[in-house]
Amino acid sequence: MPPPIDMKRFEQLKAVGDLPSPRGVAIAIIRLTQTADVSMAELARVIKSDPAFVGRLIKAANGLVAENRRAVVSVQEALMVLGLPAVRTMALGFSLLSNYRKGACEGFDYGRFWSSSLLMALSMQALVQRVRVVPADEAFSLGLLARVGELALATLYPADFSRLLKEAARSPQLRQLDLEQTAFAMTHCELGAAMLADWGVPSQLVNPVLCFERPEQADFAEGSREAGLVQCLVLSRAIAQLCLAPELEQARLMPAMLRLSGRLGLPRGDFVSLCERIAREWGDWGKLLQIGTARAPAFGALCAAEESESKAVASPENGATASKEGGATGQGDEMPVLIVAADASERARMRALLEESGFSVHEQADCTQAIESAIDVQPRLLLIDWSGENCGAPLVRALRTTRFGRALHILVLLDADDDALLEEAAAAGADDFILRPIRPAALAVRLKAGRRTVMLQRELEREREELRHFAAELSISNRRLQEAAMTDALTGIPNRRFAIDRIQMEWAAAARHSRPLSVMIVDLDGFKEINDAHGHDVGDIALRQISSTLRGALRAQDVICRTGGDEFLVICPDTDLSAALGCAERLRDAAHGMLIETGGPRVRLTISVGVAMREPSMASADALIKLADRGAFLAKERGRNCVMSAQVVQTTA
Ligand SMILES: Nc1nc2c(ncn2[C@@H]2O[C@H](COP(=O)(O)OP(=O)(O)OP(=O)(O)O)[C@@H](O)[C@H]2O)c(=O)[nH]1
Repeated sequence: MPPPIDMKRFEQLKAVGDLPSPRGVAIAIIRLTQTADVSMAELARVIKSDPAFVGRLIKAANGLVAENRRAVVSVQEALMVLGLPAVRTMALGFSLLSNYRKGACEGFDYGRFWSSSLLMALSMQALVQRVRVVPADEAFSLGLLARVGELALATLYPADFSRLLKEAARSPQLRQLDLEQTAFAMTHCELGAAMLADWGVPSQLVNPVLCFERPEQADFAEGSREAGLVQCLVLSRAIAQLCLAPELEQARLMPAMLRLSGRLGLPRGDFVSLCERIAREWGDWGKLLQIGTARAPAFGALCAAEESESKAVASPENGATASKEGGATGQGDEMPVLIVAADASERARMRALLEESGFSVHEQADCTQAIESAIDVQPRLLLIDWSGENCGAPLVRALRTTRFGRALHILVLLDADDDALLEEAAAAGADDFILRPIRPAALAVRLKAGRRTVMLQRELEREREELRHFAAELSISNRRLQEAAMTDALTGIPNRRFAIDRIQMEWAAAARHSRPLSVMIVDLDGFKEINDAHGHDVGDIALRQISSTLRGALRAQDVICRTGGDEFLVICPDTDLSAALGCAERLRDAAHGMLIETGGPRVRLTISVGVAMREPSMASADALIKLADRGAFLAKERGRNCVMSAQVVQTTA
């Protein structure tokens, strides 16, 4: 993992007061959400003093509520759906957005930055709903702030950062992060991560932000939450880049984006609809936040074009070309080679020798221009004169930082056996050398060795690609298996296993934040009679329909699981006993009023519900469930079709 920023330096930057920071109401919201005993009413009162934030918060909450549910319309409801950590980072993100729409850094496109950050926020929210590495609400804010370090560099060093961005745009082979390291002795990733940590964002979220723009340096354990977050951030960035790219450029970006989504185990069709939804929401949010957006890319068409392209590459008609290029040493192999030498007659001699060996030859006299030719040609072999004035070391070093340059076989041409020059070439990244005057036989041997290395490397690449593909497929089937293991096959709602995991999670969160937690046991009344009277199949249909009715009658944050034959557990986070009793009554009413269509007889069902709320004295989640069970027993005893609790509702005077 890249090292974090030097904290002494960060404190100095903070002390100067130029780092982007939240203002106004956002500060009050952030402070309040950090207080352990903040009441929702107090927080809602502060939030309401900023109408713009109210709108954004409600919109964010509705993004998390399933489409078939009632929309969130009040601040209180939004707070319940989002939870305090998400509200805090959202206040932060939106406050920065309002106050840093413009700035002094001329080369930094503030509008594009926020548009891209918004895309990352929406992509992160959508992706984690599939991959479930963190709650979707936290992911939104993380996406919004993932590149805040760039805004900070633009604010701290407007002139220098502007120059740096221009240089990076002129020479794409020079990575912006390297330029930042040279110019400021830190990168925007390091600075952004330090800012997030300073704002109280937990390290499990900050560390992925530190790494995602150099994912190859991330060393999180395979399958860990951080590793998953890095992948989601990388893909979100790719989605943002594609949405903001000119139309002609989009097709070029599509294959890489599809590969990334494959690695996350997202089937192509799903991923395309996910991107379409993100682009739609981007437009809506753009209007709300007054951020410029572009026309949504035609994701479906881009994906189809990519598919037909990859089929064409793999088709047998093209196999001949592929195997020709893939042949070990055969004459006529069109492997591209780039010659870089100042002397025209020498270049011509080398060209003749190389063409004789069947290479496709490109040449360049000047080292500084050779980098552009190399990017165009993407040679497999480079033959470079190491003796002229314009030494090859910077070129070779720059090439080695690129993906294709790392696989390049580099052969240097020297005047004489000069150890110092040889060492310099090797240190820069050369693979082999040949002395002047060039002897055709010696060059042929060198080329043969070079070609062999290139071929082996290609085979390795192919194998690696196959492995990656295999790993992606495996992760898809693992995810499906995992989902299947947690889902009740008859009703499609979460099963007992899921319920056990989830209640433990909610129990821990409620204990940590001293927040209320209630559960309900829902038991169907006289279900055996339905089975006995109409048969098991009718019983199954009734079970499916009642599950769906109960699920539809719950709030977005409540979870219903089938824990037994005709028994369900409902988990209600952030809910006290009196609210849970109200909720249970709503369920009872929904079941009672329902006429179940079975294709044969119409059936009516009622439910008995037991409700319990967590108390600090309870030892574990089991005790809570037992108490709800006791309530269900009391409801049955009382004659069924009613709601009971073994606890007493505390009323405040
Ligand atoms: N059709 C169907 N029936 C099931 C399934 N799982 C359990 N059952 C039946 O559900 C019934 C539950 O019966 P009981 O526990 O006596 O409950 P009840 O008839 O609802 O009676 P009370 O709870 O006392 O009101 C049994 O007949 C089970 O065979 C299932 O997946 N499908």
